[in-house]
Amino acid sequence: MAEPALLDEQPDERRVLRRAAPHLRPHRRALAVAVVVGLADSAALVAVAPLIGRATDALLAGDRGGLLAAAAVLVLLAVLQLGLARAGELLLAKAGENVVRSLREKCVENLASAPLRFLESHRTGDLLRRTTGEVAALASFVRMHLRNLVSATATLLFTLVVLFGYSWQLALVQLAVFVPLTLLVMRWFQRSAPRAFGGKAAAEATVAATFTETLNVREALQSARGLPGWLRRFDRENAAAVGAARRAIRVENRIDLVGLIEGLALVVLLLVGGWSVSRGAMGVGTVVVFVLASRNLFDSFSDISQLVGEVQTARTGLARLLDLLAATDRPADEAPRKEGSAEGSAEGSAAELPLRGELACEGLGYAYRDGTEVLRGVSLSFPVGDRSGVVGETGSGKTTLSKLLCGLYAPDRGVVRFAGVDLRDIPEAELRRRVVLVPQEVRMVTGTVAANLELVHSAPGRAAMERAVAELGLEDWLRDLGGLDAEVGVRGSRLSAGERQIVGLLRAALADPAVLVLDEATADIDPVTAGRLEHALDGMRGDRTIVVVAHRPATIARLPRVIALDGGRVAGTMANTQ
Ligand SMILES: Nc1ncnc2c1ncn2[C@@H]1O[C@H](COP(=O)(O)OP(=O)(O)OP(=O)(O)O)[C@@H](O)[C@H]1O
Repeated sequence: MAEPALLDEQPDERRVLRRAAPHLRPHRRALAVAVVVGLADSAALVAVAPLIGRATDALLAGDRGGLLAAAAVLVLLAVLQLGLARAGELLLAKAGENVVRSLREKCVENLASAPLRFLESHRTGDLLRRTTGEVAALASFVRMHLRNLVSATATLLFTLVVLFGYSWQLALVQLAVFVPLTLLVMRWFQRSAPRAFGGKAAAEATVAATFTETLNVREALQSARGLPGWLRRFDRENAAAVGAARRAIRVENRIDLVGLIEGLALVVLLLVGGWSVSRGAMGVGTVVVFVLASRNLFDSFSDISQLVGEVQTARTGLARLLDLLAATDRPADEAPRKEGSAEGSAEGSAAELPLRGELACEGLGYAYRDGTEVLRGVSLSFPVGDRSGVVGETGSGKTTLSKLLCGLYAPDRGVVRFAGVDLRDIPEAELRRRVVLVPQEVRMVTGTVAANLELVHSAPGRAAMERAVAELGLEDWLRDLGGLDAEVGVRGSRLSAGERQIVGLLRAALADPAVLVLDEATADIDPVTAGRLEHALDGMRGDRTIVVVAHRPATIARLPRVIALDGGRVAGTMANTQ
């Protein structure tokens, strides 16, 4: 099966930062500056404890000069730290926001050019959630927590250096109480975190997907009274999402135990420190430094542990985003679109591809994910200027064939060629200038007719649009509609299925392809619109090859050649003599 890779509901979160590295590279300088400022801020904060220790010793020794000097440096340090903290926060937020912004742009870019089969294989809501929800979670992490994480980690490390510098014995005693117990708690958290947080994100994506589909099938739900059943499904999924969120909170709460361990470590410090001072083995200043620095140590540890949940959410979001980017990443647009085998390799090359040429397929075989072949050994050729219809019972493979002929799906077996070149060897942009599909259901954006015609690769101006309307004899239709600036409603809801196909035909005329494949709308089209569509097709230039997946007898009767499909095979080709 030439099926695209599917997204993972709970993608692997290991080495997620390393995998994100290519996306961070363009921002590495800004990130590095922000981190360096953050480190300086933490160093200034950590230096406060030794200074107060020194001031305490000076006070006890009656050294006025030493006390004043320490106080002056403390004031300077406080001002410096304030400035550094503010600058670090701004710089890191800016650099982080830029990373998130470029990730968001890449997602949209990748999804817009993702293979059709990839998009068809995923629920819209899931894709939406990854590109909006996960990106928003990342952005809020960057805005609110990234700076805390950096400064808490740096404070923790610098404090350890200070503690060991003053008394490695006391530092070891303290760490012996604090570290093993804290690590045990962290391990307990980590053991369940990826599953709990990944499960939460996946459950939320399912709710988002079902919600999107609720809007898509609104008519069916309202008119066919399917709403109660659908709502029950929604309730089930909603309950599962709430359950998953509760599990994630329970796992996150495990981190609170660190607070207890901190208290215990402080008690041990005071007992051992007091005992050392009473024996004269340690100055009071050193105990003061230890008590203050320990506060830094615990505070930063508690900050980090509070952030563990946020880090985990961001990590899950990043993994899901990278999964999407990896699945939709394609080589540069200019590179050949080769997917799968090079069977039937091209005799020509894309570089010298003519604008007009024969479209032909040979021995086409295709199966969807369930593995049942829906096309078997289909060989057909459509010479320049040919006008053919493809007919067959529902499910005989007509739509699938039309997508293969346009290179939207890659065949499992056989080959489709344009002017002798395998479609898989033709760069996407080049292929779209030559072969275009007008699907059964033409997708539209909310806005005007012109906004919908602008979606064409060549970004046509109004004059080109008006020429295309005239070429297809659609002036009356457009005038009745209200002209190029007529609003088409939300995603084209004000137009009938047939009228949306007219817009599809206009887009095709503007793209000016050599081959146009029209998958005729099966929805009931009123005779006037049907007539307009047929007239518009007739208006297409004579050297353009037109293949129509035909459902209406009137269309079939107008086409000189009709190809019949049956069970995924070509059952016969008939010439129309009328
Ligand atoms: N996305 C898909 N995933 C799995 N199976 C599919 C998919 N699309 C189509 N099929 C199956 O492939 C077969 C051929 O479908 P296709 O839409 O090509 O037929 P068709 O002749 O165009 O039908 P119709 O006239 O109803 O449009 C059918 O059995 C259909 O169920």
